[in-house]
Amino acid sequence: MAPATDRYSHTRAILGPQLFERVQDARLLVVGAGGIGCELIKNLVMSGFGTGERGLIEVLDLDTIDLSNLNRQFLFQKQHVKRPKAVVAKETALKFNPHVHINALHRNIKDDEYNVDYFKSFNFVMNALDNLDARRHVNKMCLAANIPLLESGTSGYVGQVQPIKRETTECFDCTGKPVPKTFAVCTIRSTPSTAHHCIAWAKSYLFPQLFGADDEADQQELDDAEKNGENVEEIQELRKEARAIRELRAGLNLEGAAKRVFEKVYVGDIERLLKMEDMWAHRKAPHTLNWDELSSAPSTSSSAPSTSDASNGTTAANGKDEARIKDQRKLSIKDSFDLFVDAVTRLSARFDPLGEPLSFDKDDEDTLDFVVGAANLRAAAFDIESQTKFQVKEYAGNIIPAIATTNAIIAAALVHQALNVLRSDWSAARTIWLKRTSQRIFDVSPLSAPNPHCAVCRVVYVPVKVVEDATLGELVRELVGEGKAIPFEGFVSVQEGTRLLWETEDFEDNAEKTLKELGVKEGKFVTISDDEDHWPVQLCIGSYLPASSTERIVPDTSAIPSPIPTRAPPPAPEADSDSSDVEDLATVVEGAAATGAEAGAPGAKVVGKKRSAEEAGLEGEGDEGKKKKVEYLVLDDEDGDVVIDLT
Ligand SMILES: Nc1ncnc2c1ncn2[C@@H]1O[C@H](COP(=O)(O)OP(=O)(O)OP(=O)(O)O)[C@@H](O)[C@H]1O
Ligand SMILES: [Zn+2]
Repeated sequence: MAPATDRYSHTRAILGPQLFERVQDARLLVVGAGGIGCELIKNLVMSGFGTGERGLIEVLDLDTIDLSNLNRQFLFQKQHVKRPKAVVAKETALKFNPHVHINALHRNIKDDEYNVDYFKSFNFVMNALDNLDARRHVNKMCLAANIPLLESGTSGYVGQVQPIKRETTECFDCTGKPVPKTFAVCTIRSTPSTAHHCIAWAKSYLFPQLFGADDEADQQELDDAEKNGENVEEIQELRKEARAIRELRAGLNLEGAAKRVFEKVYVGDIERLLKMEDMWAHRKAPHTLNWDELSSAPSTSSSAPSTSDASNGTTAANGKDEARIKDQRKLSIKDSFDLFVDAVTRLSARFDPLGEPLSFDKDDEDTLDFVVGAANLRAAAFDIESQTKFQVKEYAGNIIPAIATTNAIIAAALVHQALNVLRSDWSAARTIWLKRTSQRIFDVSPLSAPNPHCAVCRVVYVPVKVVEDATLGELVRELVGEGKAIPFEGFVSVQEGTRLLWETEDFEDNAEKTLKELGVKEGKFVTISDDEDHWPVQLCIGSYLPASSTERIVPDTSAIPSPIPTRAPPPAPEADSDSSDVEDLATVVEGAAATGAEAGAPGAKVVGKKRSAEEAGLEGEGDEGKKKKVEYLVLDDEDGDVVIDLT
């Protein structure tokens, strides 16, 4: 019998010494230390992962601990509130097993420094995330670095684990993700008829316009809306409205900002809407609100802004309870007005037009109060019933109750699949489903092959190291052309995201500019396409070569297949009729996305960005070849927020 001091004797006996050695020496990255992440980290350290000489568990999370996390994120306790999740997860994990090599990063996985070389330094990655955007990013990085990913998600009682490996299995984006909610642009911005429309407007339109990323894509959104047949006259008006909002935004830090915002959105914009008589022929017209009347009306007790709780001398616990009860009180228009004015003042003080934009977070009182106040005032202008703060929080935060047991089961399944990954046994690896509806609660299915039309995993990813002053011209000359690493002949275009950087003969102006000057820094992807049928090549810029390097551009040529594959013919229409499993995956992923990491974290959100439906995960096939026209606008791409259907 193994000595009592050997805490791993059982695990070693079950796994066998060889596999257990791999467990101990595994270098793995856990992204997210929330509900699933905490369970997962506990399982990993208790099973001996990262305890070998070469082993490492790196835990990365952008958030700090919130009181509301404590009911299910058992690595955290009350005294940890406000501390970084990753750091506390590490501290607690070390108490469970002091022999584990564990590193904590309080960072966003989307930061550029987590480039392809960073990902390559791990044997595999485990996702314990709660939003589509970050999941997609990690999926792409793992494909680029060619390392396995274990993807997971839970939503209420359902959950799933999906092992992903480039060329071997479906990737996260091989199947479509469902449309969470769709509203037409005009419904949100001109003709709301429900409280949800008003909340969507306050959260996904007014808030980002005033305090979020200053989004130049707004113009484009409206162009697209016009092209898609929405009311032309109204779109013109919305353009003017957006311009005026930009002016307001510039003066947010000046005296009287709340009044100016109020006068614009609840007086000027409503008056403008009223002039469009056709619009109100068959619907109830809105009415303007009056600043003087509302500001001079006597305040009611429940209207006191939430910040006053902190200073009124109650204990923290009592304050919280009171706040919770208060959150469920019906708000009068005066209450909403006071909340709005106070929230604009608080947010304006935090807002720096040149600094980091603010983003909505249901747990950030200032942003929540703004949405509650602004949405209810809009509701009042359109004679729609107001909502309590609790209701707004639930809707705007897309809250689906998170269940600790579901997280625990999924975290266990993740570790189980990690063993298959360590064995490199992809035939044994399985997608695991925790369901409520099927006959079996636990469903297990073999992994599917990659979708031949998936624009995310079918493109060719090539890690490249460059010196810091490499130019775009050098990159193209060095890598592209007959007999070169990327043997595209004739016409070639080079893009970074949607930005065109180069086109053979037509646009070579950037040739002498350094990649750095062009914003193509480490962590970025450069897409090289030709005018034939080849899948594009995505160059993944890794860590810079040292200045002393004799080589200036070093591609990982082993990542380039020869010949470069061409796109498969478009799928037959009936190929879309999918299996129920695909539907379930999508549902779980969406639900999981909806549980909302809407953390006010830097860079966590892309607010007001126009994205293709495909990018937003709204369609079944990631078929780049089809280049479909944009039919949806995502006003807030995280957590299944508001997607505006332009069709
Ligand atoms: N881009 C990202 N980089 C790093 N961590 C991320 C990123 N996006 C989300 N996360 C983290 O993923 C974790 C997901 O955990 P979970 O689903 O339990 O969410 P939560 O924010 O803890 O809970 P809730 O949203 O219910 O309050 C969160 O801790 C969140 O901070
Ligand atoms: Zn794919």
